[in-house]
Amino acid sequence: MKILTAAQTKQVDQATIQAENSSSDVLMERAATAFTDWLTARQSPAEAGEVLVLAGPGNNGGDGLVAARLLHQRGYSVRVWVLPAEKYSADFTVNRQRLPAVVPVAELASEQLPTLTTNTLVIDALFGTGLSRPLEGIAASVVQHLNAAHARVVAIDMPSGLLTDAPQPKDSAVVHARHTISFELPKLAFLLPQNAAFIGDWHLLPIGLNREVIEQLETPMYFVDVPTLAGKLPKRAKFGHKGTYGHALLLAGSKGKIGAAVLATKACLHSGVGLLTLRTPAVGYDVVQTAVPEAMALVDPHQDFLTELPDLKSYSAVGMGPGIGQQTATQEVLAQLLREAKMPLVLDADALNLLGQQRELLALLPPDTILTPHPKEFERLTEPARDDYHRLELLRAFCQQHQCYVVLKGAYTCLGAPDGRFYFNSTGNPGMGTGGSGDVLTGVLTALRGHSFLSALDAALLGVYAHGRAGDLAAQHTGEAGLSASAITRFLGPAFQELTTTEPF
Ligand SMILES: NC(=O)C1=CN([C@@H]2O[C@H](COP(=O)(O)OP(=O)(O)OC[C@H]3O[C@@H](n4cnc5c(N)ncnc54)[C@H](OP(=O)(O)O)[C@@H]3O)[C@@H](O)[C@H]2O)[C@H](O)CC1
Ligand SMILES: [K+]
Repeated sequence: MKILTAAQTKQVDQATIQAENSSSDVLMERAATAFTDWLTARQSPAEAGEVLVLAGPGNNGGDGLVAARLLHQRGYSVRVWVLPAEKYSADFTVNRQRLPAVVPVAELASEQLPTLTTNTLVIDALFGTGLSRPLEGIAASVVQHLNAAHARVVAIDMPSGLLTDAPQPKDSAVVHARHTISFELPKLAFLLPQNAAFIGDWHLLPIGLNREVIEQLETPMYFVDVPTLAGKLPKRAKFGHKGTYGHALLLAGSKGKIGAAVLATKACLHSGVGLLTLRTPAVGYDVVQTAVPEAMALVDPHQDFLTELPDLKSYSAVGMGPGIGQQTATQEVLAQLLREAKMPLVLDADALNLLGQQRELLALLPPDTILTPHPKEFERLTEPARDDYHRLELLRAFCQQHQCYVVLKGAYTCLGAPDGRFYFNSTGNPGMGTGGSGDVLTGVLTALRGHSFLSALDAALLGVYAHGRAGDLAAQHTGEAGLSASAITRFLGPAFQELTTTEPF
């Protein structure tokens, strides 16, 4: 699914209206109807109580006015508050006139703000994608009043005061919504941690925007859902054998962190790898042979950490990092791997920290290497980010400079590609923020990079999605608090099965 900017969204709106030979108020009616359907399906008139609609001067306010009319028609008690402005949009004005006279309308003023309790249901239709600067004056006062009351706010399209595609001053007034109801495609602002408190839970409602125009618009940002991945993971070949699916090598573990090696190994085995060898220090040998008998163990001469790179010639992909520690000898193994590897690489955890300590090694990264940092690890490779938008700029520059893929882990894990594109993942849950979850991802990605039939991009997209989906499936059994990395590995099989293409009849 594409992520469009506010300007592009406007373009799609206009093209949709043109293609249908209709008018903008028809599209507004559709958007507000979808919004009202969403709300009335969740709140009866009695549960909602008196609904306050705060309407701004543009088309976001217009959406709010249509919603007010529809709610009134459906038996809800509604009161409208309008933000004073020098000019109102045409569709605001039309829908202001269409509002039945029995619906009370008042103008917002500093000395006249609505009375709110924590139970008041407020529809925030002050500003949407047309916001061009931080709120001030009466608009800022209204938003502060709303936030102070902790009212139940449902925002239309955007929480008012939040910019769609860019950061804003830290102390600017932004509505704290419980739900943000937007249309058709996600917005970049929804996916960034710094906006979580403003957006609440977000939902997309279809309003019949023109598909062809969306197809044609160029964007560097995508939200990865099932249709994005359709057809990328072929069914296993009937006459395939373990060689068809690659021989992966994992370099993982050190004394006290053999568990990380076990988790990555299990995950790799549950992600369709043909053969798997684990290189681990001698201390891990008995553990690995017992915990994961399907994997071959190739022990390092050192008891506690990795000191030697094995011969690489048999392997189709190599993953390094989970639990390896940061010994100098291990750093030398990493450097040697970067110099010698002709096969795809996946680097995680301490392999990234070691790269951060000796940045000249970054110049050795083979093209299409996949790195899987969390934000702190990423900063060790680059520089501290001012905010989430700056972090994305750093991500783009890093991927372009080193011609690599970076899986920046988070609630919406963002895959940065060497061509400057971003792919935000849609699966996963807060329960996955637990020790070992990243080790599992390394195993998954190493397995997929060993498949000769997948590109680096498709391997990364599928792996990140399947890892999150496995976490979601596991959480259905364990709950989020009870989710462990081991449980994620158990659901990788079903997650991949869902993504596997079926043959047409
Ligand atoms: N996405 C869709 O498919 C549909 C979206 N719809 C809704 O339309 C809005 C976008 O409407 P638009 O009129 O473009 O923008 P807004 O309503 O957000 O606001 C524009 C007006 O607000 C003024 N403005 C901007 N920033 C401020 C500010 N900080 N303080 C005060 N006033 C501000 C702006 O004035 P300018 O001086 O900047 O020109 C405008 O007057 C979208 O979000 C959806 O809710 C449609 O319903 C159809 C489908
Ligand atoms: K809004």
